[in-house]
Amino acid sequence: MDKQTLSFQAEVKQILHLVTHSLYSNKEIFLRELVSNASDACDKLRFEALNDASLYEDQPNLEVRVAFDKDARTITFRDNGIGMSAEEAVANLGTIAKSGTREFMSRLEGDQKKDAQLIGQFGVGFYSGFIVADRITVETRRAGAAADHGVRWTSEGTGDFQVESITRPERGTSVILHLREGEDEFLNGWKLKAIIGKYSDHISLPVLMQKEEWDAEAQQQVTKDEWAPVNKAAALWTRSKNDITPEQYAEFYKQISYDTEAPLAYTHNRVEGRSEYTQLLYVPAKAPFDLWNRDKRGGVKLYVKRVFIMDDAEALMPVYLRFVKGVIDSADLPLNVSRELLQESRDVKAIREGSTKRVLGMLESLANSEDEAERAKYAAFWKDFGVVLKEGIGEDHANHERLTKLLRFTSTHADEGVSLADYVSRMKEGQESIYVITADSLATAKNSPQLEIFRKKGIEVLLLTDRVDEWLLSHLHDFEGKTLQSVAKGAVDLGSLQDEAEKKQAEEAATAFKPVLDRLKEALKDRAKDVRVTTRLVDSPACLVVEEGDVSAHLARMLKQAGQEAPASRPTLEVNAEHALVKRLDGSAHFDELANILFDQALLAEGGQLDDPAAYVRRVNALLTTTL
Ligand SMILES: Nc1ncnc2c1ncn2[C@@H]1O[C@H](COP(=O)(O)OP(=O)(O)OP(=O)(O)O)[C@@H](O)[C@H]1O
Repeated sequence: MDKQTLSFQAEVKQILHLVTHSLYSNKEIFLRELVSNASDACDKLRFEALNDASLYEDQPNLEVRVAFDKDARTITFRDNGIGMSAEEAVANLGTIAKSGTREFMSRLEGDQKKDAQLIGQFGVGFYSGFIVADRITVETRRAGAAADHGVRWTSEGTGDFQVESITRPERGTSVILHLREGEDEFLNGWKLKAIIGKYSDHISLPVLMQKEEWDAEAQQQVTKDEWAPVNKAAALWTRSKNDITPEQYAEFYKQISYDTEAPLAYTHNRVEGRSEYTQLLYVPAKAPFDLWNRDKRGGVKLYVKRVFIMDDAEALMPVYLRFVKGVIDSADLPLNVSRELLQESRDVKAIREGSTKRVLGMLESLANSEDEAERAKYAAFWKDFGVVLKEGIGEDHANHERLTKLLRFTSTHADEGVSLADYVSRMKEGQESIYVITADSLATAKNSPQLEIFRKKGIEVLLLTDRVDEWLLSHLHDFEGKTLQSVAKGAVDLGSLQDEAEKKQAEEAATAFKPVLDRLKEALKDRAKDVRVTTRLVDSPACLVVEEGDVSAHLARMLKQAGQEAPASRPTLEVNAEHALVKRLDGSAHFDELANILFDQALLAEGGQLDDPAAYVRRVNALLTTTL
């Protein structure tokens, strides 16, 4: 192939621009990215060679070598891994195949600090070389291809790149960075060893650098022709817990997750018994930008007997734990296991169940810790990941009880962090249910007329405002024998929380109010299923409730917003017979207008929308002008 000049895909150009502008403050990451690519290339070779040992050619020992040249001002990363064909080099180093790139791009805001964090999550990989290099040369030859099928790829990291054929006897890839002016600090063996050692300690193959010696005569370090490993070359998870420092655990996490922050918690275990595997699982400190996306693959890598098999093996974790990152290394699975096979394997099922329990255990120990700092970590976790954990309530029946204990809510008594156990411990004498209300926002929930009687009596109500909460409630019916009861459904029955005098008073009021009630029912017969007198209201004249078993008004609104059909059910209007406005109904010349205003106001107060807002305004104005 003659030399060709090709253009980078638009997204790559954008990334290149960001890499050089936003990541400069953390520039040493290029070492991590390029060593990790080299190690991945060796893993890929090992995997392909399972079916074709000839791919090893005459070099069965996989390794990565890093060298620098002070005079030429270059750093070279050489691996004897899988290598690339010309087509692969063009595709892999000129485009970004990953799904989600557009999504990622659309989230960039032009704020360097935030964007750098996002890029960190996304992983810039190869392109990070351009932080310190103004030209990169890649020379590569795919394993199994003839020597004259080598490729040279070069680019200055702006608009385009060149590719041409070369002869390359050795298999694998060399990435040569031609350093920018001012980046000479990296032409230092001691410095490179320190950084690469830190980033590559967990890598399972040797990362080698040339030895150096002090030459007293020349008064400088001289490079010798002897290569020595700078890492331990033992996959981190295979090492004993006692030999791993928290910093090494954190470093490994950053490497596999692209997170710039240390993880919130981790668990590392060797499981023996029916199924044998090692798990090293992490909970991130912050939610990734696409956490909400249920199609997002998980973050757990699968290894079989230390051979890398696949990234994001979603069968290893339930969907609601998709934020967990880490590694599972199985001793039982066949090396040629496919994604489809994983779905059906009994060993995988055992691994998934075991790993789920470990993650829940890790969360429980934070949530129930004696140490306040640990509990604060759980609170932080809940803030970011609570919405996703809630999905587990409906999905993971085996761990239902453990999950319910991990739930945290806002309530009328506390702004955050209320567990169901906290709620139960604060229940009033005679209280049988756990009261909840759902709404689109905290303000709507807090000010909801339905809460008035609960507030007056000091009874706690959980305020549920996440989009998944309606769904959560449909799977969470009770806790420790106490039913969850929506205060916006059915007639409130405060049961023994109401004293005899109150009940009697309510009955008398209802009897006295009966004629008005009948007229109200008639006036609102097209809008309300029923109208009744209630004692739940204190300051408001009326509120709407749905019957037990009907779809709540809040859920109906959410369905409508999502373009789905909500089952049409008319609400019941409950009126406060003690309220001045309601009292005015009796004998009013504007009975029908007032009745409709009561209904409309009740709808507005719970965050609903009027079908005919103009009619409401007209009615109110008409009344204001006649009575004022
Ligand atoms: N040393 C290498 N040997 C063989 N292929 C390589 C090498 N370095 C990069 N590649 C190829 O180029 C692709 C792009 O690399 P890049 O580092 O940008 O992304 P990635 O490694 O796929 O993703 P990430 O870095 O986010 O894990 C890789 O997927 C791989 O196919």
